[in-house]
Amino acid sequence: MITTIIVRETSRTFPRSPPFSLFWARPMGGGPRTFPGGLNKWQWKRLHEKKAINKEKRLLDQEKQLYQARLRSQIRASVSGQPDDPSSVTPMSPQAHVKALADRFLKPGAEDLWNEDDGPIHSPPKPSPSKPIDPLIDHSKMQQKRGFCCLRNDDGYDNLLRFRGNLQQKRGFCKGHNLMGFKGKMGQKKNGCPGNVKGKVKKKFYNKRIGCSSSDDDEEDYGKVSENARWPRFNFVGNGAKSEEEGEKGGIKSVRGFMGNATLGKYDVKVIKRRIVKELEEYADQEDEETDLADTIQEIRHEIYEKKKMEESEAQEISNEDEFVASEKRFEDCGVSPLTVKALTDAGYAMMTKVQEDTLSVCLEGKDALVKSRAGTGKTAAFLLPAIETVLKATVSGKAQRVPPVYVLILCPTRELASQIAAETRVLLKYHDGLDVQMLVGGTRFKDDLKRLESDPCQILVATPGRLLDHIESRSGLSVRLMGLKMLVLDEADHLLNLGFRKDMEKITDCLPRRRQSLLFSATVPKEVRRISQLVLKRDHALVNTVDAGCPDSNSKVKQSYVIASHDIHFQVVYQLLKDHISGMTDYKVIVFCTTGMVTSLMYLLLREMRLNVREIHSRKPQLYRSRIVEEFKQSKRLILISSDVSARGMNFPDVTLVIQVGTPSDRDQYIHRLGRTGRAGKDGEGIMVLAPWEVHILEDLKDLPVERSSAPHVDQDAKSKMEESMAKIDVSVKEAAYHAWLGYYNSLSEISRDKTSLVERANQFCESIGLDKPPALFRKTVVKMGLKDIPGIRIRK
Ligand SMILES: Nc1ncnc2c1ncn2[C@@H]1O[C@H](COP(=O)(O)OP(=O)(O)OP(=O)(O)O)[C@@H](O)[C@H]1O
Repeated sequence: MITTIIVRETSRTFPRSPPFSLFWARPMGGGPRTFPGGLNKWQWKRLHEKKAINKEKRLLDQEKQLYQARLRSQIRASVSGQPDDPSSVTPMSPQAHVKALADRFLKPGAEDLWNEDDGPIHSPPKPSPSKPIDPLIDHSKMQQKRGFCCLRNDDGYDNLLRFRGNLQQKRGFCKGHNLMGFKGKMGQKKNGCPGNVKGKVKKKFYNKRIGCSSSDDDEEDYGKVSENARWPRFNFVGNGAKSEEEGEKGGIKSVRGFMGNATLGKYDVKVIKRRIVKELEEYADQEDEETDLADTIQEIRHEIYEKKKMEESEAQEISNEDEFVASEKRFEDCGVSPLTVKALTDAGYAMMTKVQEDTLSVCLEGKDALVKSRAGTGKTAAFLLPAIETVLKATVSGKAQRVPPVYVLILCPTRELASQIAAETRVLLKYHDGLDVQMLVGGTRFKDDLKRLESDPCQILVATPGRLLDHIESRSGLSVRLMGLKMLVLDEADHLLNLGFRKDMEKITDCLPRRRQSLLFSATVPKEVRRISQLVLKRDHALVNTVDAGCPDSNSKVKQSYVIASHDIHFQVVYQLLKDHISGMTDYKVIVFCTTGMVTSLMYLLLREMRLNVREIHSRKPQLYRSRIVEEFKQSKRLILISSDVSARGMNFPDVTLVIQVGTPSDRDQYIHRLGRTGRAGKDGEGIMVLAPWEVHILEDLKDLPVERSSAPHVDQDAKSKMEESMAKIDVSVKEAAYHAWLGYYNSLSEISRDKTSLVERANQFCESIGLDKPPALFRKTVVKMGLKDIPGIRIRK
């Protein structure tokens, strides 16, 4: 071992010591410095720490034993009727006994352990000579009545807690209170306890113990502590005028006086709180059978349960309402420009919704944010307001540029949603001269986009990823304009970051400047999306979630149910559900979601044949038609929209009264978004899901949502035969296309496509139900792609 000798000058501090001293110093990274017993520094330290802990423990034990001994002596003295005076007691008074114990444990200086609150330093008053104490007190009886005065538990503390409970009752804290008011309902309002107390036997019993007011006819006084009752130290009976007497009579001493505050320490009433019902039950077992205490307990339990349930549902309702127009804040108080506020007022927005309030402050600070809020709670305005503020700021500070930059880019998954967002932006820009919004979506001519962008340069651009990427890749002027981008918004962010859009999103974000603010909005944010949100968001982004933990992601004002019916009668069930809804609702507005575009088309044709007022919307329809239907459905009442998932997300159709989902949704989030088309802006709504028995696996994913089972509606024979006739009128090509689409959809659901044979069997049943003689043949390529090559029942095109 290499060591170093250090020569240190010591003479300045210790004049009498030699001028120099030698130290063996540990070299850097060298061997151990040893302590007695060959211990190193850490071992030595740990050893001493351990010793200190043990010492502390020992002291505590001694204190505890001392305390128990003291209690025992006190009881012994009180039970035998001996005064607590050391001189007059044989063989030893409690006090003397305790002191002797203390001396034994802790001599010298045992007095130091005495806490003024704990011990009988002074002699307690002698019992009244007029009422001598009965020496024949049955200890076992005392112990039975624990909860009130038994002191026999192992550690002595348990009982103290109950007394503490009594004490607290007096003070109005009322935690352990219920034990006192035995045979009663909880809720002594005066003390802030739940319930009320009934039962005279127990009341009396209680009064004896804690010095209650004993006015028998005053129900409210049950469990109430007498104003006279005080808590003298080591006073066997309270000073309450009545309690002393009655306490003696009942053979049980009031034990209030035994406990001082300090002795209770952290062992507070909380423990009692948990035991209330159990204690009562124990007591019920022991007590006479005449009393119906057990029934009362059940009553109490039920009452508590009901009350809790009611409180929970009220709280949830409030939180849902809150989410829509809860905010006390007005837009003008939150940094929104006066011109925007004016436009908001015109649009009928007076107060902010919760998500708007929570988001605005974060966004105006310039932070990135991931925002989750239930469907229909005002997320669109929540991102448009900061977007407009960003544009205003950029236009004021920016220099005049030859090519005006796009300051805000809003991406969303569907054309209809893009159009809706652009429309709402225009509403908010109403009074902002010179600011404009443009839209880039598929289904329109590319050249028309270019012309519009050139003639009408905008600061805000709303786009679907596919068409935006076309523009970026075509090297149109848009790429240059996007270099000035200040804010990127993803509406329905979880969908955009999902596999279907991921590649496009990556390419788009690569072309955007890194120094920008990014905002992600959705009603659902699954974990995996949260992870890949890093693709867009900065590390230090804010997370705004207006859905309280443990609350469902769906709106509580929407009644949710499902019916299970054999797959071949789904069309009939839907027809009957619609009929029932229409008959009970004058201004009905219904959306029926189907699994695919072609099944949507088939459903539409069938219901139209059945003379219902229906419209259809799905991706196979031309864009102009889709836009027209959206506008019509927004404006109308008494209309049914048969839709694929193109209108499942974000679409704001006002006052939808019912949403029917036919067949299993692709996942839980899709269910929530479809359901979110009703019950928007704080309104009521209803959602029904129609499932085949083999589709119920989806219910497992929805188990945290309040979805209840209801019975399938009865379809009468007349309606059945009418539907068969109507089905027969529909073109075979539509049915065949529906079959292909149906098979493709269910084959994409892993839960169902696991068993390919069953899948094909079900598809063939579907064929029958739509009136096809035999399943249409599929291209070999399709069959291979679907993994159905060797599955019986599949027909392959020659
Ligand atoms: N502050 C407000 N005051 C009154 N109405 C509002 C307010 N904010 C939004 N709304 C209205 O609430 C409705 C729902 O708003 P919005 O479409 O923005 O909801 P969303 O949260 O984006 O829904 P989704 O999750 O389906 O996309 C709209 O009719 C909108 O006009």
